[in-house]
Amino acid sequence: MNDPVIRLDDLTYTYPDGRRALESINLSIAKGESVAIAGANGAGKSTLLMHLNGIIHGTNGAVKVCGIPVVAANLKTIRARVGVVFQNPDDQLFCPEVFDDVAFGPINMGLPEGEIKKRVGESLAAVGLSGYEKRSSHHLSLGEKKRIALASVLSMQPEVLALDEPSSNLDPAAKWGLIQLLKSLDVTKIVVSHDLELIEALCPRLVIMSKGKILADGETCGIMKNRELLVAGGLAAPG
Ligand SMILES: Nc1ncnc2c1ncn2[C@@H]1O[C@H](COP(=O)(O)OP(=O)(O)OP(=O)(O)O)[C@@H](O)[C@H]1O
Repeated sequence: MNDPVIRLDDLTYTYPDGRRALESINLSIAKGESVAIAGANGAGKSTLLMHLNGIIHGTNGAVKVCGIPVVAANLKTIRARVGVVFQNPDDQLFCPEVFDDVAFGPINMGLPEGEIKKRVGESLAAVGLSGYEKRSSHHLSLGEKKRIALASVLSMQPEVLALDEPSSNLDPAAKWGLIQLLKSLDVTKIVVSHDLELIEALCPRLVIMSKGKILADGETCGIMKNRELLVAGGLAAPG
């Protein structure tokens, strides 16, 4: 295994109201891996993702990206490397026009205007929404918004792409388009999903979380044969 791109050491997180969402998580992800994270509702998956680019910080333990600690002083560097696409695109899109949402990251990175325009065009093309630049982000369908949210992260050309439920609300054609797009990207991928088809098509490694802990971490094809783990991971109905 290469040096980890993502490393969580004994990570514990308790929300301000006292709810413990993560407990002693240890996880290493190597450059180029595509790793799915599954688990029943409330297992802690979104909380884990939010640690990867420092939206929240562990109560205990450490998170490192390419060996760099995810702490306040390093957030600019970390956020240029790790792009997180939230489950709800309304948490990500806040500009009047699509162009501004997709350009926001590159502008923050201080890129020249020509490069910003190029990246916006390429990112919209990658998600199949060329020509949407002047549309209002808030007057799009949910599936379109999800793809714009992905474009707004792709435009930063991150080394690590962390996606929370990327296929929810996509129609079958859009979902397979997304899978093909994600497969074509030469980045490390961490995908929170309950979608068996997406996980099998995209992620050779599967981590199952339960009640803030890692219950299983292994080859997707092996875990897919273990019904007990699939139920625990919210990937199969009990009974
Ligand atoms: N802002 C918050 N304040 C307090 N508790 C929270 C907060 N956000 C989440 N939690 C709690 O933390 C735990 C983990 O939540 P999280 O959203 O990480 O789960 P999840 O695995 O992503 O769930 P889902 O599949 O439903 O999206 C849950 O018990 C949840 O109720």
